[in-house]
Amino acid sequence: MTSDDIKAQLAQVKYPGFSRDIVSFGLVRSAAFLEESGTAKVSLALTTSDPQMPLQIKTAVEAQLRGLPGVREVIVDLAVTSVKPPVTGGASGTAGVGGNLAGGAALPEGMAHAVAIASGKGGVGKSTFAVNLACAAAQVIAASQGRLWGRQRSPRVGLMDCDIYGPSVPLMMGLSGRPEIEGDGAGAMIIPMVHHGVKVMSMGFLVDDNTPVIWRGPMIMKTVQQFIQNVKWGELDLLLIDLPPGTGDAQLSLVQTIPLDGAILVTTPQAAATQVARKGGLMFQKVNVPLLGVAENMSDFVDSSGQHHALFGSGGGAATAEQLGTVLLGKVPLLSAIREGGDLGQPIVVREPQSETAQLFRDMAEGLLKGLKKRS
Ligand SMILES: Nc1ncnc2c1ncn2[C@@H]1O[C@H](COP(=O)(O)OP(=O)(O)OP(=O)(O)O)[C@@H](O)[C@H]1O
Repeated sequence: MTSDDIKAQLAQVKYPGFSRDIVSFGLVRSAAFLEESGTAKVSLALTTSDPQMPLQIKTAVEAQLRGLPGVREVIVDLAVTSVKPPVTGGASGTAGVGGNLAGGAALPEGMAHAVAIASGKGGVGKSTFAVNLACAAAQVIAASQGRLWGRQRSPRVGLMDCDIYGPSVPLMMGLSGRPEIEGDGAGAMIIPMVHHGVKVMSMGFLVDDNTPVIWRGPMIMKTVQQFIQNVKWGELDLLLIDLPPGTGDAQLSLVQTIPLDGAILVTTPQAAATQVARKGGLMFQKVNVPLLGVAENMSDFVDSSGQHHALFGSGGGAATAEQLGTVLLGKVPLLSAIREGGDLGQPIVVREPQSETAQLFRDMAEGLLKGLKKRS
């Protein structure tokens, strides 16, 4: 029996209510086997709102390790951070199973709501969607204040790009360079960059393309915590968070770190994307983050004569929403103007504010802002 054997055994212990184990959930801080005394020593850290959860996990760990050859004693040290359950409700505020992992800390003062933009598959246009929704929300808020679109004195919408592997938000928002830092030492705050009426923070401002990907993985939790706590967001009506694509550990960890009001899933209509999107939806439901809706991207290709072509099939977004018990927020067409806008740092919502697509994004943003306000 070795410390590695103990760790391998812990990987057999499922998080209650989940098919995933406590090691891949990131609960295990250390695991050791002291040969002389036959002691298996395990240190766990857990964030939960369910008072039953710590005991359930401790019991499961003890049961797994006790009786193993050479193990005479099992010591489980469990650090528990209790959190209040998030406000559920919305389109599909399911109760979830196995206790709430979401919401490791409160939102910073002045930040009203945080919503994640997620996708199961990569390349479905999640960042494009997040960027346009953020700009649209800024326009809606500016209009409600009687100002011209994007001409807010102080932006009330933030966009946080957590896609550490391929941060594309800076390019799409027309931003480059490094953000300024205010203060120094532990109290130093990063000043988000501002463009198109949106405050933006991205890993892309901090790492260059040469940073090895292997270094980025472990940075993700820490970075995200810092992006919430050490960035001077100021007063915000809405922070949109562009998650990395997928439904793996990184996404799950992020979802636990941020007290989200909800999540929006972006998918293309084809089956390959919707199947993975559904997995993502279930992940959010399991950790009690309400799904606020599904957005279908690249729905129809509209040719120069105005004809619609369903290049990626049709109906996938609506079917995904129905299966997850949530709503279809909208169908964004496949348009070269959307891609061009992204490449030029001028999202279509900003570049062609009178277009149907810009209006669609404003409608979605308005619905989101109203829905969040109602629930708070
Ligand atoms: N509706 C659309 N019409 C035309 N092009 C689009 C549309 N949506 C996204 N694109 C283009 O598709 C490409 C991928 O989009 P994007 O980077 O937003 O995807 P993503 O899901 O965020 O990808 P990642 O896997 O990096 O997270 C980009 O070149 C973008 O400009």
